Amino acid sequence: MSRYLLAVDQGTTSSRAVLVDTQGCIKDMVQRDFTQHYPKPSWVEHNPRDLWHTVLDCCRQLLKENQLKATDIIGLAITNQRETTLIWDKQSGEPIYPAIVWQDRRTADYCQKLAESDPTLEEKLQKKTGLLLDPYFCASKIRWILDNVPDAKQKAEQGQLLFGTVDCYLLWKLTDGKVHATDATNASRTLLFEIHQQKWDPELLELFDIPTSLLPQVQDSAYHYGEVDPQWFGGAIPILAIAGDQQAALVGQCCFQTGMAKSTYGTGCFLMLNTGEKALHSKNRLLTTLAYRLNGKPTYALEGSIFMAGATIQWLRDGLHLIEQAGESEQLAREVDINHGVLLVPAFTGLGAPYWDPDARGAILGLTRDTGIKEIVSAGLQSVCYQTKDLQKAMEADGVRPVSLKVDGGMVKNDWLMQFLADMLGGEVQRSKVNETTVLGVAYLAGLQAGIYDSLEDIAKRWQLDKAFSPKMSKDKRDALYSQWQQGVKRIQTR
Ligand SMILES: Nc1ncnc2c1ncn2[C@@H]1O[C@H](COP(=O)(O)OP(=O)(O)O)[C@@H](O)[C@H]1O
Ligand SMILES: O=P(O)(O)OC[C@H](O)CO
Repeated sequence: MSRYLLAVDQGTTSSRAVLVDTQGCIKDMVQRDFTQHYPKPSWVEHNPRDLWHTVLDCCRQLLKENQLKATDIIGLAITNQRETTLIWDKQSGEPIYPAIVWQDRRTADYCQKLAESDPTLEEKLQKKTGLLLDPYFCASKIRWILDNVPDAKQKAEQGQLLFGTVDCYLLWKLTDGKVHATDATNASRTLLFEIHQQKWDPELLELFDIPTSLLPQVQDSAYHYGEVDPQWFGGAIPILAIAGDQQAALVGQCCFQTGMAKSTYGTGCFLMLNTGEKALHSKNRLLTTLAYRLNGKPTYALEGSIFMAGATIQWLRDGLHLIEQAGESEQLAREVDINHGVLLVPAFTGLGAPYWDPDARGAILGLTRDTGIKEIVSAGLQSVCYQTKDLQKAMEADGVRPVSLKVDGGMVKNDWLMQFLADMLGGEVQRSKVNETTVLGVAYLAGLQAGIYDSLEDIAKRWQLDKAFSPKMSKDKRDALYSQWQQGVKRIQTR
C-alpha cells in the first residue's frame, strides 16, 4: 500500500486537503468554501468553527474517498492564510471572538495614532520585524480583541488566553489542545517577532501591551510539531510541517536560490523574492519576511503584498454582475483594444505595497459614453499587472531584480493576463505545471522532515514549466500605459 503526505491549505475563501505521494505528485484534493463575514465597512471576519470544520471535513472526505487510514499517512502539513488573528480560551478551547482576517482594516486609526505618537516608531518596527505599522499584521488585531471583548484584557493578563494565527489554531485543535506552537514564517507576520534573533520581542510586546503568556512557541517550518489526536482520523498522524501560504508557494515553486521569485495570484497577489541568508531591508515599503526556517537556519525573502487581485474579478462577477464566471474575463479582454483608456484602481480595502494607504478607496477612471463591460473587465485584469509592476519597480529600487518570475494561483490560467503581465514587467513569466504550489510546498517541507527528500536541491529537480510568456509590447507602449496607472493611483492616494 502506498503512503502519502496529507497537506492542508486553510485559505481566505476556502479550505483544501490534498494527498501528495512520495514523488511529490498530487493524487487527490477536496475543497470546501466557507462564509465571509463583513460586519461593518472594512471589517472582515471568519467563524473559527468554519475554519476548523472545513479542514476536518476535507481531510476526512479525502481519506474516505481514497480508502486510506491514518496509518497510511506519513505526515500532515499545514499551510494557511497568514496574519488572520485568533484568540481562544486555554481551558475551554473556545475562541473569544471571530477570527479577524488579514484584509480587515478596523485598526487603521489605532495604527495611525501610534505612528503619530512616535515618528521613529515605524523605522524601529521595520528594523526588528521587517514589517510596517499597518492593520494587516496581527499585533493591532490582538490589541483590538483585548480592548473590545469583555474581560479579555484581564483574562489575558491572568494567562487564561492564547493567541494564534490560523496554523496555530488548527494545530491546537488537531492535537486536542496539547500543542500551542507556530512556525517562524507565520511568527514573522505578527509585528511582534524579531526576525534577526528569531524571538518574540519584549519591547514590541510592551508597545502593544500584549502579555507573553498569549504567545505560541516558534519552531522551524519542517519540524515534528506533535501528533494528530486519534479521535479525528481514527489514529495518530505526525504533524511535520507548517508554513504561511505564500512562503509555502515559494517552496512549491522551488525558489531556493537568491534572486528567485514567485508571484501568486489568488484573492490577493503576493510577490516574494528569496534573498538568502540576508534580511534585506526595503527602502521602498516592501516587507522583509522569513521565507522558511530549516534546522534553525532562517532564509529571508522580500515581499510585496497586493490586497485585490482575483478579488477584483470576483467583484466584477458578484458585485457588478458584469460576468458570470471569472474565466469569461479572458475572452472579453481579448475583444477590446488595449488603448481603451479605462483604469480600475482596486483600492477596495486600501492600497497595499508599496503604497500602504489603508484609507485610499477604489476608482474607475476614464469612462466615456462608449465604455462597456469589456473595457471595465479588461481594466480589472490590467490592474493586477500594474500592481505587480509597482512591486517590481520597488524591488529594483531596493537593488534586487528577480532572476525569473514563476507564477501560480487561480488567475494564472488566464493566458491574456499572463501575456499582459510579461508585457508590463518587460520580462519572462513562467507558469508552473502544478498550480497547487502552496500545498505542494508545505508537503515538500513535511517530506524533508520525514526524510523522503534529502535536500532542497532534491526537491528542486521536481519543478516543471507549463508555459513561458515573453514580452511582446514595445517599451513606449508599456511606459505610456503604466504612466496612466501611476496617475490614476495618485488621484486616490490619501497620504
Ligand atoms: N480565468 C480567470 N481569469 C481571471 N481571474 C480568475 C480566473 N479564474 C479564477 N480567477 C480568480 O482567481 C481567484 C481564485 O484563485 P485561488 O487561487 O483559488 O484563490 P484563493 O486561494 O485566494 O482563495 C478568484 O478571485 C477568481 O476571481
Ligand atoms: O488565502 P490567500 O491565498 O488569499 O492568502 C492570504 C495571505 O496569506 C495573506 O497574507
